[in-house]
Amino acid sequence: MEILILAVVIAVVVLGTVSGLVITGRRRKAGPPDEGTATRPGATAGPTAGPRDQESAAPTDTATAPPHAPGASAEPPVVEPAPVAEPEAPAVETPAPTEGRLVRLRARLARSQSSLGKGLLTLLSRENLDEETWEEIEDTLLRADVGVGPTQELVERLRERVRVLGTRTPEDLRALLREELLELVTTEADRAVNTAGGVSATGDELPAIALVVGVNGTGKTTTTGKLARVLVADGRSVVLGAADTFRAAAADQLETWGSRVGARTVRGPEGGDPASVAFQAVKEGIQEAADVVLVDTAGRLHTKTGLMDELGKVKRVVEKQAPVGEVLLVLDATTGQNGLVQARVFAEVVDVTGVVLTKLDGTAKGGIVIAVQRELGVPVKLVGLGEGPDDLAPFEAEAFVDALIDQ
Ligand SMILES: Nc1nc2c(ncn2[C@@H]2O[C@H](COP(=O)(O)OP(=O)(O)OP(=O)(O)O)[C@@H](O)[C@H]2O)c(=O)[nH]1
Repeated sequence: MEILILAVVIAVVVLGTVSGLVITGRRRKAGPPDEGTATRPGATAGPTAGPRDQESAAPTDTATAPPHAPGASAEPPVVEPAPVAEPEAPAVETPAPTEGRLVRLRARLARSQSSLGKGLLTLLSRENLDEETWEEIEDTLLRADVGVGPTQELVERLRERVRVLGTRTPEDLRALLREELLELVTTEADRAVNTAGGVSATGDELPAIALVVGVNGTGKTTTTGKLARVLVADGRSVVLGAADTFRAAAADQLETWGSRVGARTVRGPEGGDPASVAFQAVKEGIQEAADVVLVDTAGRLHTKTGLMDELGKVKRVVEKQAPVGEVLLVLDATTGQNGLVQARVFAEVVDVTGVVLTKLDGTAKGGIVIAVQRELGVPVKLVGLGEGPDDLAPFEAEAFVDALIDQ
């Protein structure tokens, strides 16, 4: 009996052990809960299988998918990259080269000068060059803003040369007029914007400093911005000083121009002291070893004394740190003789070293170039030929005269 009880106990123990093994084995086969997800064929198979949502949405993939080979789950999933927002294109632009801009814009310039070159050639081609015709030639020059003095000189020289010339072919006349206009515009002047920096008392290199002056509305801020582009295109680093604190938008306008070519703008509080902005701009230009600091100034012609005080102070303050190598006077070419009056006032206030004639693309007469140079005794260095960013051209006497007479 005892043996029977012992046998039953052993049998129960053996049965219990065996069933425990079976249950454990079953559990093992079920595996970790996430294993199935990791090896789900649809997750990695199709080339278009996308992120999670496509895993369950493509049961047929399972059928077409390659068998799930050992280690396959280690391969990187072939999925289309999710569309990523394009990084913003850099705002910095590459300005067009400055060489030959005047030639490129010749057609535009020629359109605006329709009365001068063509008119003169027509008159000079007349069979009989009588007194009346010479008067008409004189009037044509005066109407084109050449100014009284230069007009008389030109007429005198033309009369003399035509007399000596004898017969006049259109080619002769054209060549003669070209030579005489060139003489008036002058090919001798140094028209390069001075970008030679100075040297400090301690022997450190200093940036070139250029002040841009002129009456508001002539295109001063625009010109400062365009000039920054020209300088950057020529490989120079530029810091801009928004010292026109009078018009709130002027600093924003300048900053926009500068940011397009990677030139930083130093600005002050609206209505603040222009001289302190100019000072700060030059200081920062020196600190960051910029090649050029361009300072846009306010040009309120409220009173001459006010203007003199303000511009004089800007210049003095700047010169405590670095010499001002260039004072560019911006004149609106369409204002003709009024432009000359402004030019006179500014020339009394600061030593103007170069003139920028803007809006030559408009109704301006080309003669203003001659008149203003004669009036101030300083060369036209740049001309504005439109509102586009690269519509500021280094002035070239020959290209300009050709544009006047090649129509
Ligand atoms: N057609 C033409 N327009 C120009 C030229 N240069 C400037 N302008 C335009 O003239 C207007 C006045 O230019 P601004 O640069 O704001 O004039 P500003 O003298 O600086 O005036 P403030 O900023 O008030 O000092 C703008 O609409 C310019 O786009 C040019 O060469 N041709």
